[in-house]
Parts: sequence; structure tokens; C-alpha cells
Amino acid sequence: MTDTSTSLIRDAWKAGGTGEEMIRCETVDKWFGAFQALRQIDLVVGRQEVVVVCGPSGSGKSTLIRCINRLEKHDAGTIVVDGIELSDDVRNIQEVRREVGMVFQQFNLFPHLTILENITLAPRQVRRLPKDETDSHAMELLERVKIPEQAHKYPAQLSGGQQQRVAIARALAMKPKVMLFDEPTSALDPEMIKEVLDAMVELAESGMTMIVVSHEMGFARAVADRIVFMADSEIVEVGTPEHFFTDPQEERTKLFLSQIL
Ligand SMILES: Nc1ncnc2c1ncn2[C@@H]1O[C@H](COP(=O)(O)OP(=O)(O)OP(=O)(O)O)[C@@H](O)[C@H]1O
Repeated sequence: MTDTSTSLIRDAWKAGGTGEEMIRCETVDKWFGAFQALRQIDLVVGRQEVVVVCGPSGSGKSTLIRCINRLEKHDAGTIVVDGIELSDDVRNIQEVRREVGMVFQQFNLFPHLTILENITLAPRQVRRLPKDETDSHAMELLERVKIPEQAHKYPAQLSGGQQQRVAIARALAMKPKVMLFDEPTSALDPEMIKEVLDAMVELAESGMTMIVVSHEMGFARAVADRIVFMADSEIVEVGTPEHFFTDPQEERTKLFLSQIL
């Protein structure tokens, strides 16, 4: 093992944020038929840490965060979220999903429900909270993502950027401990990207633990505690933005950066 690979592996285990472990992936493998989408993934994410995952198309970024949220089932290795090891037990999956909010590329709002109803649906149905409590929490969240005036409209009446901010508010309505973002701005027009990134920056500053799959390198540089670079189904390099942008160690990282910066 070279000095470089030793230091890269150490970085993967070095939780940022408070330093207290929130997520642990240990030798995680995932196969789709004969294709291995994740190979021996080792990563610890600390409480209140922001980790940005980047890498070429098809490198396994979405698969990694979908495994952490149990939208996909990993085939080998261990994933622990806030002390809960992911298993096949339905109650275990429900428990983990309650801890983890997810925002997708497509906003996936229910078109026939108002914005307020979209946000309060899960807290009312899953948590069985009363309407007045969920409504007032939803309004607080809409204030936070800066669109309280849209509460009684339907998704189709909102811009893409506004819909994505509703999707963030909807995930926060379940009071998750971790937020996962899967390319949250890649379906948006350029002028709408900033308003969604601003909401994510605010969330990061509030101390939320976040894993963000994104090609927004400006966001990664400004907000990430660590950047995880994936290629060919594995983690190639992990480091601070300073390390990643100014002193990448691996040829695949250098090639990627030369193509996107
Ligand atoms: N449900 C699935 N069935 C079969 N193959 C899949 C499935 N989901 C993902 N894959 C394959 O696994 C690989 C990794 O996909 P993944 O979506 O994780 O990549 P990614 O790095 O997020 O890519 P992108 O940046 O294009 O979204 C790809 O080759 C993809 O085709």
C-alpha cells in the first residue's frame, strides 16, 4: 500500500462535523445482476458534517446514498445510521427512513395536493401528528425556504426552484437527523439553481448532517467539510475541499477535475 492510499483511506474514516459518528459504511458492496455498482465502500460521516459526493456518470454516487436510505439493499458490508444497523427487518427500515430525509433530482411532489398538504402528509400519516401542529410546522419550514406565500398553491403553479424548495421542506417536516440530496439542482434552469443552493447552505449552517451528490463544485468548495470522489463503483479519494481542488492525488480525480472546472 502506498503512502497516498494510506492517507486516502484514513480520510474516509475521519468523521468531520462534531467528530461523533452519524453514518458508517464499512466494506459495502452492491450488485445489479452481474454489474457491481459499489465496491468495498468505506466511509464515516460525522454528526453535523456536510459531505459532497462527486464523480463521473455511472460511478455509483446515487446507489451509495440510496443504500444509506435503504431504497436499495446493499449485498455485503455494514451500514449504520445513527447507531441503527440497516437490516431486512421492516421496522428497522421504517426507523432508518424516519431518521433520513431525501431530496431527489425530480421534486416528486403530489400534483393533486397543495404545497401545505404535500409537506404535512407524512407527519400526519406516519407520525399521526394533529393538523394544527403539522400546519404550523409546515409554515415555519416554508418561511425557512423563503416561499410561505405559496402554501395554498399546487405544485404545477410553482417554478422548478420553488418546487425543489418545497421538496426540502417536505423532507424536513419529518425532523430527520440526516439529509441526503441526489443531484438536487440538475433538473433546474440556471437561474433557479442558486435559490435551491441557498436553502441548502442555510440547512448546512443550521448543523444538519448532509450527504449531497452534486456537480455544483462552487457549493462543494464553499460548504463541504469533505468531498468524496467516486469512479468505477469505488471511492477513489476523500478529502477537504482544499485538498481535493488544489492537491488531488489520483489520476482519475485529476482527469475529472480537468473536465468539469
Ligand atoms: N436499478 C438498477 N438496475 C440496474 N443497474 C442499475 C440500477 N441502478 C443503477 N444501476 C447502474 O449502476 C451504475 C451506477 O449508477 P448510479 O445511478 O449510482 O450512478 P451515478 O454515479 O449516480 O450516475 P449519474 O451521475 O449519471 O446519476 C450505473 O451503471 C447504472 O446503470
